[in-house]
Amino acid sequence: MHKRHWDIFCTVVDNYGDIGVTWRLARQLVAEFAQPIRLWVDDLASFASLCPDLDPALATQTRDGVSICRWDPDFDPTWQPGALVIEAFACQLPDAALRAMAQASPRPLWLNLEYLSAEAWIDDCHSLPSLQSNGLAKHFFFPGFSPRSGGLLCEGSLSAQRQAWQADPAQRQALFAQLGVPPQPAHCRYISLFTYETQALPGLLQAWADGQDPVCLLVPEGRVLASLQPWLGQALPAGAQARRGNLQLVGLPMTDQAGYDRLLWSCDLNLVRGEDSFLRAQWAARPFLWHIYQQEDDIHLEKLQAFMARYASGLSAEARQALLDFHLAYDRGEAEQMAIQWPQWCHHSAEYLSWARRWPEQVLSGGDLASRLVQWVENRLEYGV
Ligand SMILES: Cc1cn([C@H]2C[C@H](O)[C@@H](COP(=O)(O)OP(=O)(O)O[C@H]3O[C@@H](C)[C@H](O)[C@@H](O)[C@H]3O)O2)c(=O)[nH]c1=O
Repeated sequence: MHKRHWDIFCTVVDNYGDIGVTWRLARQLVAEFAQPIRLWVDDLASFASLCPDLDPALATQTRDGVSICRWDPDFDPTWQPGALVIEAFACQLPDAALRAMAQASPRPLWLNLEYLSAEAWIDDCHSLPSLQSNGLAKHFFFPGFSPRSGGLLCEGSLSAQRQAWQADPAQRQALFAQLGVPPQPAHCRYISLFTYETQALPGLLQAWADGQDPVCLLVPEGRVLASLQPWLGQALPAGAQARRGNLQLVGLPMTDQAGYDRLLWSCDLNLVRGEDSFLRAQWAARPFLWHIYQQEDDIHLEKLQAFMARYASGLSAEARQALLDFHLAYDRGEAEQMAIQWPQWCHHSAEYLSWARRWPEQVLSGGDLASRLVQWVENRLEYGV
């Protein structure tokens, strides 16, 4: 049967998370559910950072089976909705779209895709409808870690791809060679760094430089360089290298999302941020540190603690406390704490790795986000529930 298309609307706010999540979701819906998708994006230039073969000058183009449409201020007045309209992260739909949705027959389902949170309250809000001024109900879809939430974005074949990569050390060696990483001692710890600016970073860099064991830090282009450069005393653009004590630093270009996954799979520790890199670090089955997106009144620290309460539940009490302290120090920007927290992290690193390998299977057992979303839509279209 011919499927009616879905529209996903995304405005790029100030980072890559909004487009990163919607682009990933769109591709998965096409690849695994044969769902025709139109992805509307207001900033194709930012999108091109994650999708290098995108042409920002084109009003419409198809990539990986997704129909990508430039969302211009004068939105297409002839647009007609399909079965579902997704507004990502509370972006404001064009008035013309709101009118067309109200006049369409049958009317489309409409949902707002919320930001990911590990907090318990989202379970009671997930999927709730709210009547809007155009007469349609908008539902709120909450991604999350619990069985009652909207689940977590993860492609069906990802775990097998990641396992095959990690089972073959030659893949990692080839990647590092391709990235221009100079040869390191066998016991070197490889760490990727893709966080926001933070005053904690110089303390951590110093701990790595002064540490007994070698560290190789791989830094994709991004905001964190503003915190790294003053300590380093030089810029670290893509392709550049520097050495301080036992710390080797390498600047990397941004790649597409698959390339970033391969970097995460290849490192012993990944420092990540936001929403999407945070999840990809979990699917890498390697230890990670989450630099959460900062919010007013330290709300982000509550969200961090809610996640840590879930994630660290499989760790010993000592390792759990050390991991929480490491996160809180980094997320609060406490540079002097890093000299204390880093040796603690190293002390528990084997336990962190062992738990990181078990976590994805456990947290995905109730189905991933795209599967839950498709089921949610089918239930409403078939039974109206
Ligand atoms: C380093 C790198 C990242 N990426 C991708 C991975 C992710 O999809 C994307 C980064 O997104 P995030 O990790 O979510 O971090 P972010 O900081 O870019 O996005 C954030 O934006 C804020 C506005 C939101 O409120 C946050 O919740 C969050 O989504 O960049 C690549 O594709 N290639 C790369 O080389």
